[in-house]
Formats: sequence, C-alpha cells, structure tokens
Amino acid sequence: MICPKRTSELLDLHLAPFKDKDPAWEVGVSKIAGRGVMATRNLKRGEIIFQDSPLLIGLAAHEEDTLNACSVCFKMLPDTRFMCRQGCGLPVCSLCAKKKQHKTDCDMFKAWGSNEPDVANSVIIRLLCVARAINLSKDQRDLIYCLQANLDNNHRTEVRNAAKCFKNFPTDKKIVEIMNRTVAVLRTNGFDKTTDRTTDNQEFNYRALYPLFAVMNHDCIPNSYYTFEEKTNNMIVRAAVDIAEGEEITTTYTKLFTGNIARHLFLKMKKGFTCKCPRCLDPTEKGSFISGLYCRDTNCSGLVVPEITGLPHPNWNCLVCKQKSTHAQMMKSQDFASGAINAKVNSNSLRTLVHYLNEKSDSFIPSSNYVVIDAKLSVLGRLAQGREDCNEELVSSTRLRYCRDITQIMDKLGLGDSVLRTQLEQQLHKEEERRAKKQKELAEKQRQLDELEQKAAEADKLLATLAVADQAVGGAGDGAAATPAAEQT
Ligand SMILES: C[S@@+](CC[C@H](N)C(=O)[O-])C[C@H]1O[C@@H](n2cnc3c(N)ncnc32)[C@H](O)[C@@H]1O
Repeated sequence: MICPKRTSELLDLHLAPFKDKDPAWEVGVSKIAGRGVMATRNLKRGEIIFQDSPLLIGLAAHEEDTLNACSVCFKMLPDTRFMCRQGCGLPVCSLCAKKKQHKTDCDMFKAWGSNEPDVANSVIIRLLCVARAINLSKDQRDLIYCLQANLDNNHRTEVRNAAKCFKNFPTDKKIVEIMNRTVAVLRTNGFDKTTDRTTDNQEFNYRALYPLFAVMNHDCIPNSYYTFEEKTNNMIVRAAVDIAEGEEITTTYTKLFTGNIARHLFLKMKKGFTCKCPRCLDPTEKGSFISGLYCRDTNCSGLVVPEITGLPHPNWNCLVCKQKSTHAQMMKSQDFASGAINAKVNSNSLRTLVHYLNEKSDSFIPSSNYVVIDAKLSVLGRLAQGREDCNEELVSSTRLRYCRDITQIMDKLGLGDSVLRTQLEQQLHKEEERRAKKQKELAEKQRQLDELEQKAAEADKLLATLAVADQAVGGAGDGAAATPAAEQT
C-alpha cells in the first residue's frame, strides 16, 4: 500500500483551490482495503464532504458514440466540419481551438501523425484522456502513480491499439509506460460515464480520473453519494446518511439495484475484488429480495434466494418449502422474466408496459426483483420526458406507485440519500402536490355546486311560496273581482 501521508500531500496540492481549511476528511488506513477516506468529524446527512476536480478528463469515445463532441469543452458540434483544421485528428469547437489545452493536445497528436487526420477515430479520441498524463506536472504525475493500478493482462491493449493509428507514435519506453500506467489507473479508479447536461440539454460520454474519489473504497450500501458541477466538471461528494467521526467514507462502484450475483461478478471481473459488505453477505439483501425469484414448485408461494453469497453459481433455496434448485434452473426463470419484461420495455407503448408490470409480471417474477425495478425506473424516465401518450390519471397513479415502490426497496436496503432518491422524492412530492391541488380544486367546485344547488333549492322554495301566494292572491282576486262584478250587476 502506498503511504496515506504521501497520498494526502499530493492530494492537498491538487485540491488546493477547493480544499476547506478544516476538511471533513483525511486519507487513512482502511479496514476495507488499503487506503480509504475517513471522516474527521461527525457529518450530517446531506452535508458536503469534499469537492474533487478531475486530474484527467477526456471524451470516452466508445465505438458506438457519435464522435462530434469538442475534445475540450465536450459540447456537441454540427455533424460536419468538427475536426481540427490543423490535422491533429481531434474534434474541437472554434472557441476551444484557440485554447491552451487544445494547443497542447494538438501539438502532441500532430507530432504523432494520425493516419487519417480528417476522420474522427474513436481509438484516437479515447486515447486523449490517457495521453494528457504526459503533459502533467511532476506532482500531478506522481499523484497518478500514487493511485492503485490493477495491472491485469489487458491494460496495455489500449495504447497498443492506438499506436496503430499514428505514423510516429512514441516508442520512448518512459512515455509508453506513463500511458499504460494511466490506463491501468483509469480502469481501477476512473469514471466512464454518460452525463446529461441540463443547460444545453446534451448528453456526452467522458472518462475522467478524480484522484480523491479514487481513494474511496466500495460498499454496496455507500454512506456517500456524488453529483457533478456542470461548468467545471468538479465532483461534489455528500453524506448519504449521518457519518460518525473516524468512520470510513464509502461509495459504490456498481449500480444500486443490481443483484448480489451480478454485483459480485462485476466487482471481481472489473475491479478485482470480492465485496464482503453486509448486503453481499446476506442472501436476502437485507430483506429487499432484489435477486429473489419464485419457488419452482407451483404449490409453493415462497421466494427463492441463493443459498450462499459470493459464489458465481450458487445453489438456491426456497425460504418457505426449503426446496433446493440449481443456479442453472433459477437462471432460466430469471432469463425468462428478464426477456419478457425487457421486450415490453423496448416496445413502443408505455401503456402496455405499465399494464404488464401492474397486472401480469407479478405472476412469474416478484415485484422486488431487479428486472422489475429497472423496468419501473425506465417507465419513470419516460414519464419525466413527458412525451408519452397516456391519460393524466395513468401518468399520475403510475408515478406515485412506482416512486413509492422503489423508495420502499431503497429503505429496506438501508440506502440513504442518492441522486436517484432525490429524483424519486421530487417526483413524489410534485405528484402529491398536484393531486392535493386537484383535490382542492374539486372540493372548491363541489362547494360551488353545493352552493348553487342550495341557491336553486332556495329559489325553488321561493318560487313555490310565490306560487302558493300567487294562487292565494289569485283565488282572493277572483272572489274580489266577482263581488264588484256582482255588485255591478
Ligand atoms: C478506487 S481504489 C480504492 C482505494 C484503494 N483502497 C487504495 O488503497 O488506493 C479501488 C480498489 O480498492 C480495493 N477495494 C475497494 N473497495 C473494496 C472492498 N469493498 N473490498 C475489497 N477491496 C476493495 C480494490 O482493490 C479496488 O480495486
């Protein structure tokens, strides 16, 4: 393990513009693994713990991505003429083309000589984040070297493949080693993520290295969560729950709603470790039954969970009738359910999907299963876009029901705050407010109706009285008229 003190010194230099005078964190020896980030005082849920800025950042440029995003500001560019006119092989906007960052990138890639400088090549564009490490200061580079790098067999492939795209790719061992090391550090600690920018409403994929975040260990129920500052791409880490002084601040490297086995496989294959957090050690995942399936015995309504956690192919056990099933048997049920639900998710009609989730899927997959949760999240996402052809009542009831279902599962898991929880709570709040407002309007309409009815009843009553009076007067009149007439005759 690299000394936490040296890591702290280098992090202090990197974070100098943002670091509090009295930071709420320090790098220390972790009980989970190697170094970790520790709380230096009690932290309240929601409190900012630290701000981290990217030491390296660049476009993710996956093969399937559109490549017309600026390599400096990441803004999407028009489909044509987005490549640098200097022939470096990088996409850049006209504003950023004049910036120092691009000049450095451009000089480096021009010297390497892209084979096809006018064609956007995902391998070249993706390499930029890695290649930027070459031009960092010594302290910054030391910080990269200070971070954990899982040196698996594949970490050299990226640079090797990129080398084929240039005529004069560096052969200097030191430079190639910096790039290979950076790839390994990025793979162990980096971010490869999609972001939706709210201001320009554009989505872009980037890869980045946030060095303080890179020292945070994983827990499947993390006690912190992060958001990004749009302008700077800085990361803001907040407490997801109250955290006591001395406690380790953890994050999650996986999606919150992945089942035990999928999380285990991802962490083992991609991050090289086996998680032993309480959620991972509990086959029911804290009673949330996220991976739970129905018993194969049609006469039993029990839930089936893995017998032992931490295995890629465990046997499964029914919690009611105790029948054992093999992993292959249970995966058949899971695959069938996933296939059926995902087919509906990918079909065009939201109404069909909602009907299926509300009325049909419960007969073959428990509503706690991650496939159902994912499908409900997809429905909520589509409703948020507001483009679906659904009536108001369906939108409202679905939103309320799914937000409640998902927050309930989060509560069972013991998950504190997160970006997702905030979004769900906002949607719930908005929907509840809308419903309350509608009910108030309905009550007001009812009151007005009652008032009108009352007035109408009063008017009827009055009319009836008048009619009676009229009749009485009419009757008396007839008599009165008769008399004088009689008198006249
Ligand atoms: C981003 S680094 C975290 C910081 C790391 N502990 C260090 O000393 O630099 C990720 C690596 O930390 C280790 N790690 C993180 N969380 C872990 C956990 N829950 N259990 C075991 N190892 C973990 C794994 O080796 C993983 O590849």
